[in-house]
Amino acid sequence: MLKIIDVSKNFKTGDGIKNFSLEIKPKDIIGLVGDNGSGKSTLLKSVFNEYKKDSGEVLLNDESIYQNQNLAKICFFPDQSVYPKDISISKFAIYDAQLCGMDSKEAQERLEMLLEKFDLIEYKDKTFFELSAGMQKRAFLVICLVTQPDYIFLDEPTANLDVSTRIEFHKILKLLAQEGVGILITSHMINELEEIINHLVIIEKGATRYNKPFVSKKDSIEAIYKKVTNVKVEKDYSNIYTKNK
Ligand SMILES: Nc1ncnc2c1ncn2[C@@H]1O[C@H](COP(=O)(O)OP(=O)(O)OP(=O)(O)O)[C@@H](O)[C@H]1O
Repeated sequence: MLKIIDVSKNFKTGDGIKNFSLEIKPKDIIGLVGDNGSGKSTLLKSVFNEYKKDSGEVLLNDESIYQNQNLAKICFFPDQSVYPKDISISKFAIYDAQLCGMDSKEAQERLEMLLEKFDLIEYKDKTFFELSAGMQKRAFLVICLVTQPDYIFLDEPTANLDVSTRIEFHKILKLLAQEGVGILITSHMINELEEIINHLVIIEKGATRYNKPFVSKKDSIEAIYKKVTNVKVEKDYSNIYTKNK
């Protein structure tokens, strides 16, 4: 099990994430929902030590994730803006696999298999820069899967994707969860999240407002969201285009 315990990150502005705790088990698909600026990316970056935490710890099977190559068992699928620009997707995948301590031959074999499956074999020597947004996301998923991680954290993986690629992506996440992978996903696509998650976390201004199991086809993210946050979902836009007569 992966445990995020009491993680806080405070920026000088007062923004950040406050005392965040969450347990992720194998086969979980946890949806992390919050408005723009609520702290979703800050949380993920704090977990992966991109941001220095002010407090808290992250444990994998009761051991710090920063010890004993534990981080190799967790894949961070970041926001597109930080994808590497100057290296081919294949080289990056092998480099990542080596950092995770994987045997090069095995990594190469898994990479070839995954590139075939994800229709990317002819793009294997291209950089992320040369791929479309959808291909970039698929390529990052390939890179993640080469090392067969136990947990995957995805920051808005389906943003900018067309409908069919989004459906495909969710199908893959479900399949990975069935295989035992624990998944945490941030997304603004609440209708799509509802189809795949078994647990919902809602944050607002860095504070956790909701952290409970979620039952697809029964619970509604929108209804829960309106109930637990102070966000005014129904604003009055009635006068935004009234011409003077
Ligand atoms: N490096 C930073 N320095 C200072 N403030 C930051 C930094 N990174 C994020 N913030 C602030 O922390 C808050 C949370 O930002 P964050 O990017 O985590 O939000 P988010 O929930 O991921 O938003 P979005 O849905 O728009 O991606 C925001 O107010 C943001 O301005």
